[in-house]
Amino acid sequence: MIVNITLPDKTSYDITIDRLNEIYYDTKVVIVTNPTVSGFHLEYLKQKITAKQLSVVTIPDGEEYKNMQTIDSILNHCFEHRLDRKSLLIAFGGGVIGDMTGFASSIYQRGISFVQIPTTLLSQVDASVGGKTGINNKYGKNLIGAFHQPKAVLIDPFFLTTLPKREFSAGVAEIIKMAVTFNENFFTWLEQNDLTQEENIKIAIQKSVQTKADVVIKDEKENGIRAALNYGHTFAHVIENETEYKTYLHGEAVGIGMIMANELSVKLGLMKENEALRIKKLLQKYDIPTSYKIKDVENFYEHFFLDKKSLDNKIKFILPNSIGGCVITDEVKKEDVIEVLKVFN
Ligand SMILES: NC(=O)c1ccc[n+]([C@@H]2O[C@H](COP(=O)([O-])OP(=O)(O)OC[C@H]3O[C@@H](n4cnc5c(N)ncnc54)[C@H](O)[C@@H]3O)[C@@H](O)[C@H]2O)c1
Ligand SMILES: O=C(O)C(=O)C[C@@H](O)[C@H](O)[C@H](O)COP(=O)(O)O
Ligand SMILES: [Zn+2]
Repeated sequence: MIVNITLPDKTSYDITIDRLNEIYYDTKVVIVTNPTVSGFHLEYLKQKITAKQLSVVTIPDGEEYKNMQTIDSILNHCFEHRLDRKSLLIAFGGGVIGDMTGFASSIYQRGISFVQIPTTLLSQVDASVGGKTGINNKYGKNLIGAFHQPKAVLIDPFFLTTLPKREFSAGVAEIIKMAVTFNENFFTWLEQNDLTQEENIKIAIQKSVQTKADVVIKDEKENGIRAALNYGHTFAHVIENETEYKTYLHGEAVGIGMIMANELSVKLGLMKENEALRIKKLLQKYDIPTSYKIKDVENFYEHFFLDKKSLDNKIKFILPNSIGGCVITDEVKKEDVIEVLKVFN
């Protein structure tokens, strides 16, 4: 299956969901990966690629390395291998590798191309699509970055065969996010099917990629509808930052964040309680965490203001108003948010 993204500025690329084919590049190419992914799959990838010059830069594995220092090491590798403006980076790994490779390629010599070859479920269904790239710093998650679209996205579900169960579930959280915000039929299908079955996960990848692509085409830079892809993330990013990226995987934090957003939505009368319960049940089916203990409610609330969706000192929340729809609002009163945060206290 091929999904195409063409943007108003004519930027266009295909997302191919299939076994990897032979690829020929008439340029210098650097594969960016980490020891885990390279241990499992690098030889396989190298056999598929022919390039003018092929080298590999291996960066440490983990969200805690998604920072400027690692970007610097990727850029240094590019300079040492004399990459020019026609050269290409390949992101070979999960969302962390994808976000960092994309960001490095957006600033190397003011911007070169990159290709996404995502190897986690989360990066196949979400992170590799849409051109959000970036890194974390002490103030929070993804606060430094650029919109930089890949030249191509090659999704080969075969890579998932080595993925640990916990990482698989983290990817399922983003699939559920996509269904809750945009597609009720997809949500019902998720309730009725088991994603650990090979055929089903392929369908879920296709549906998620198509859903995300449709949104990115309409609103690449998140001026409107794209913010809905951030459902659960306003809370998740605070959780990830406050636990120093060590306790929860991104998808797990998103799972908890969705529960928090739902609680707020139900409190404001936007969503029915039984719909919130259906979402919780689906998350729990894949052992995605749904609870969290907030130590300091005021501090948690203050952290929202660093969110990139926050404009003019107003926090923006993505609140489902049904399964398959949501509202994007910056008009929620502080006391309502605090009351909801206290439920998790
Ligand atoms: N740009 C976006 O639109 C977007 C969307 C969603 C998430 N993200 C970002 O993506 C990151 C999370 O991505 P992730 O969940 O893929 O985490 P990750 O990149 O940390 O990968 C998870 C773990 O799986 C390992 N791994 C990767 N592929 C494997 C394979 N095939 N077999 C075995 N192990 C494998 C990795 O080495 C890592 O240890 C976060 O930083 C998040 O902010 C970005
Ligand atoms: O692509 C998007 O848009 C998303 O919001 C996808 C999210 O799953 C992803 O985690 C994204 O990186 C969060 O975006 P951010 O702008 O809040 O950093
Ligand atoms: Zn996410």
